[in-house]
Amino acid sequence: MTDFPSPILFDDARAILQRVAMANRLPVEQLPLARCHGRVLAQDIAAPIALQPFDNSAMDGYACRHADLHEADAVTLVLVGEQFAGRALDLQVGEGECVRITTGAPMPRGADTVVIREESSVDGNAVVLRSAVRDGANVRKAGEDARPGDPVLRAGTPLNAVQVSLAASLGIERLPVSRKPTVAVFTTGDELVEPGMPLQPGEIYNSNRELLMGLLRADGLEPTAWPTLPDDPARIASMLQDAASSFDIVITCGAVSAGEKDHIPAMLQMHGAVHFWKVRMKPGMPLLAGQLGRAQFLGLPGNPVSVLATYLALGRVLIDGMQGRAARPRRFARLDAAIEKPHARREFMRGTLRCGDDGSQWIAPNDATGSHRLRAAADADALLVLAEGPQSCARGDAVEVLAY
Ligand SMILES: Nc1nc2c(c(=O)[nH]1)N[C@H]1C(S)=C(S)[C@@H](COP(=O)(O)OP(=O)(O)OC[C@H]3O[C@@H](n4cnc5c(N)ncnc54)[C@H](O)[C@@H]3O)O[C@H]1N2
Ligand code: MOO
Repeated sequence: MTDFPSPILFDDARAILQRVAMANRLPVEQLPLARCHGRVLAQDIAAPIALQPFDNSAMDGYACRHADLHEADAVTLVLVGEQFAGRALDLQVGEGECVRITTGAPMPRGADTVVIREESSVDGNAVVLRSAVRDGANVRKAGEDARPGDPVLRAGTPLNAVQVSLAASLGIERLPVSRKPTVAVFTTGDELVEPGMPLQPGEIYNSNRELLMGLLRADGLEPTAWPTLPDDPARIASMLQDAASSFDIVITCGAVSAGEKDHIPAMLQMHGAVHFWKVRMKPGMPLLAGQLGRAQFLGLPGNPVSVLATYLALGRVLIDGMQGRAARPRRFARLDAAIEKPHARREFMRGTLRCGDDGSQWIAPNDATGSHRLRAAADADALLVLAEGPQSCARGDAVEVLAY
């Protein structure tokens, strides 16, 4: 590695991180459903039973034989029993008979149709059903939603509430999910002061810690913030190696560019391994990736918007990949204004999403391009991606967006 390596292509950086993630997949654990929300499913799941498990009524009413109903006229049937949701009573409906039934109750043998209660009147054991319904009306068939053996959940899915509840409906108690990576977060720089403390000339408040911690938490992780690293190579090396011995991922921000105090690339080269340093992206060009001890290492550039762009565009590739998460669906929006991009790097511009009258997504690009301009990023809600090479984008062109 030279002091000033030439940047690699964004797609190459992504491919390297995907490879590293695949080689460092986190172990799978069998967790009770209550702890599976947000976890990435590690194996395909097949339905162990049918959904619905048995034919049952979709409505409160009367289970009967469709053959006994008349298109035009009301019919009078004999009430022979009651079946509520719960244990099946093994009732039988014969010709001219019906059974009172509630929603979710198993269908009695012989019955194929349910007439809702609102379409009935009852006098003792005589039930008058007024409505002509189709054969099989208001009956939920066994296996309608899933048959035993059907693949119902795919490995790589970050489990949402609906998917976890589907597992519950199938009687599954635990799911195989990837362990979440533990992440140590470092900020670096002698100029940094924590909010609440007075600022001396030349100092700034540490904003990247809250930025990174928030981005990681929004992705379901429980990162640990370490004390800010001073611009001192020995302290940097010892604290980072310390963290690398007990965390899956170590993320720093700052001290990866070309200055005298940018000690992190040399530290990683000396004590670990560098996968790449510098990517053809704007902002975020000095991004560093490698391995330190047992930990995967990401050295994000210090400028706040560079932290945002490198995390959303590449940091997540490593974090998702180590959990075996399937690629996130890409999102696109139409540009609300024309953009001229003269330079060669892939650019991540700030923009604000809105929904057009026809329901299509639009993004208004923000003029602020400086990677120090955090306020412009806070005013926006997404990064929009402009491809490598000079680009002339017209209003209405579709661009990929990374919402935050
Ligand atoms: N000669 C060159 N200079 C620079 C280059 C270059 O290629 N050649 N790259 C520029 C680019 S692009 C970026 S991005 C920055 C990245 O620099 P570092 O990663 O070394 O970061 P620092 O110098 O430590 O900090 C940059 C900037 O960000 C502020 N910062 C840092 N940490 C925080 C924090 N936790 N909270 C808020 N702000 C933070 C820091 O004060 C600096 O202003 O390098 C360019 N220079
Ligand atoms: O890449 Mo730097 O991240 O442009 O500011």
